[in-house]
Amino acid sequence: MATASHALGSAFAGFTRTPVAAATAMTSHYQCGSSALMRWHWSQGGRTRRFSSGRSARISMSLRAGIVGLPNVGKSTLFNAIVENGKAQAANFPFCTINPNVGVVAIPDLRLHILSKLSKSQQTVPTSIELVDIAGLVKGASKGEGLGNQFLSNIREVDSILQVVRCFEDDDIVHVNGKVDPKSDIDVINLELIFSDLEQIEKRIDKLKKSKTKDAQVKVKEALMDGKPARSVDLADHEKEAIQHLCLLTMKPVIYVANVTESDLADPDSNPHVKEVAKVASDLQSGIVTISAQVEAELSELPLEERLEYLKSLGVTESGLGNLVAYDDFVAAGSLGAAREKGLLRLEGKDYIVQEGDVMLFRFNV
Ligand SMILES: Nc1ncnc2c1ncn2[C@@H]1O[C@H](COP(=O)(O)OP(=O)(O)OP(=O)(O)O)[C@@H](O)[C@H]1O
Ligand SMILES: [Mg+2]
Repeated sequence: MATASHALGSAFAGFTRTPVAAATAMTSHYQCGSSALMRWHWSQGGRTRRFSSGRSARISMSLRAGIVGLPNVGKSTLFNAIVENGKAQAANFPFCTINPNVGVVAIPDLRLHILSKLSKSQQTVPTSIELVDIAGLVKGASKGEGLGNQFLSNIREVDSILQVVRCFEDDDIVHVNGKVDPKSDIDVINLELIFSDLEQIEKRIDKLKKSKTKDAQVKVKEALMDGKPARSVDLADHEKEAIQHLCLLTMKPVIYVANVTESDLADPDSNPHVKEVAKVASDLQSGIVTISAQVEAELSELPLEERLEYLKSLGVTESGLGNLVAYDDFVAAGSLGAAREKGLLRLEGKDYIVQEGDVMLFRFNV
């Protein structure tokens, strides 16, 4: 569980609201540096505003992670294991899931709990992740095979991808390609995402025919033609911006979920399928989490903290103006006032890149 929590990371560990007109937000590490992943909505009186407050304000911050993979590999089982009261239909036949299942998961963080105590917060809101269990994908999906394009548009809407890879042998559970072969399964998925992106980028290049500003598109197209994901291309900030609106599937960060059998849990590395997934993940600079979705689903009666510890979100934030102090300094100082006295507070502008463990104080009018 701890492995997964590290791999998934989090944009915001959450935040606490103090009795005065201020909120303290704490960040955790994030991996995706390009897309705007954070959404802060405070709904009040039917209106949704960014950074507003009020006694009855309802606060939500969530990233979207899509559970992706071949049919019948354990995606819905994993979804049910993670999402409280998850009721996705999980059964032994391909294309069991057609419409995506969506669930929200809170991410507890001990550090946020400590901050809340130090700040004597009225309200503490851990960050959350929105999980989307997406229909299975087969070879040719980008050309409409299986559930095809419908499935791909579901992936386009998520911020990051959890790719479930079957690593368990079980003759009773149908494998759409007849045998358990993680490398081939991963290749099928990745190729379909690449084909879909290639179509997008070619359309864009056609539109930009006369313009000189298509360097980024051409660079990405070359990588895709080479079978590499868009995220592997080294792009300058302005180039990233030029293709951001395309929401390329292979630009999204991926974590591979090696789904093993119960008996492999004690020593998953002895499973050769897991080794294969680990090799691919390392070649593609992606994370890997080894779990048994089946066991996790059965364990989902555990207390919330234990169940959800292994899940955290990915992302970046567009922070506004804030007073910043590193988490360790804040905790060592004992309070925000003490941290200020010790000269640990700084004022940062909107260009500041938020660091792991930063504690931010936002002020606003009420
Ligand atoms: N680790 C595991 N060990 C053994 N069986 C498993 C494991 N994980 C999932 N299963 C079984 O595999 C079958 C398929 O699971 P599930 O319905 O979650 O797959 P899926 O990927 O969501 O499929 P679809 O794409 O058709 O929606 C179920 O019978 C489930 O119990
Ligand atoms: Mg399913």
